[in-house]
Amino acid sequence: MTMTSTRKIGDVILDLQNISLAFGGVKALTDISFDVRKHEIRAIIGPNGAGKSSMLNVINGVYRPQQGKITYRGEHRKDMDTYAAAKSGIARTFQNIALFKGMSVLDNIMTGRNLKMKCNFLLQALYWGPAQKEEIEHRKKVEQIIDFLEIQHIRKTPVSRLPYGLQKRVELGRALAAEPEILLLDEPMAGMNVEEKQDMCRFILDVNDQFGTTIVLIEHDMGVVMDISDRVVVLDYGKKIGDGTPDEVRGNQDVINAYLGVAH
Ligand SMILES: Nc1ncnc2c1ncn2[C@@H]1O[C@H](COP(=O)(O)OP(=O)(O)OP(=O)(O)O)[C@@H](O)[C@H]1O
Repeated sequence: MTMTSTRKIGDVILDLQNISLAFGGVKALTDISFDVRKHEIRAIIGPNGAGKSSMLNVINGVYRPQQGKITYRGEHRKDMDTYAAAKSGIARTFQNIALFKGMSVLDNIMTGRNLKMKCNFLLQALYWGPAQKEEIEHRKKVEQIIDFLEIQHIRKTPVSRLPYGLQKRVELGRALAAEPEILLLDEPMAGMNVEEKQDMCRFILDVNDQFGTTIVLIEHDMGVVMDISDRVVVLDYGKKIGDGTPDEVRGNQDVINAYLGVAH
């Protein structure tokens, strides 16, 4: 797999400084700092319980760190809140698929447009015309995403009837419907077979390349991570033990030890 040559990594868009997060006595994250550059694919890796999901949850405001500073698009904040994060262009997918199982693919992806909708129900009742025009615009955008993800043939199918790999693709579609600046992917390949993984890799690279979306992903499949990421941050027991290009991280002795389970 090769990266598209036209890609250009920009300035830092998200900067995390000295983030610490504890749940009671459990230190999930200890003094973690790293940044994400515009347009890059940034991976967070580490053994089980290393703090990867906690880190994503800090980025989109689910968890509030006790210490640290987040700078997003030049704006400093102590922490994020989920609504503000979503509104300011941070979308995510989850480790366990979080879709409306009884609803069609189309309707599920449409829910991703919610934050973009200006007309609420009352306005829709009062101003039928503008609301209808807006709805058409949203449908158009959703249809573009459906085309892009090559899921036209299942657009009316309830999500519960789809194989796992396609459900993951629909979840990606819903996140894309928000037209995010940063897309957080929590184990996008988990539970997939080889072919499904290849498809997902291709879509992630295409989203990054064609939409210019910055991507932060957690992934256990090292082959995938090393193949598609520009830079990788490595966590172990809530601490950062490595940060750099895939080659740099591969050669880092602390990282090798963590993965081989060498005692601290
Ligand atoms: N809501 C919570 N309450 C209490 N402890 C938590 C909570 N969320 C995470 N932890 C703890 O924080 C630590 C980091 O967990 P986290 O889920 O972030 O790791 P991870 O690297 O994503 O793990 P995995 O690869 O297994 O998903 C673990 O010790 C975990 O038990």
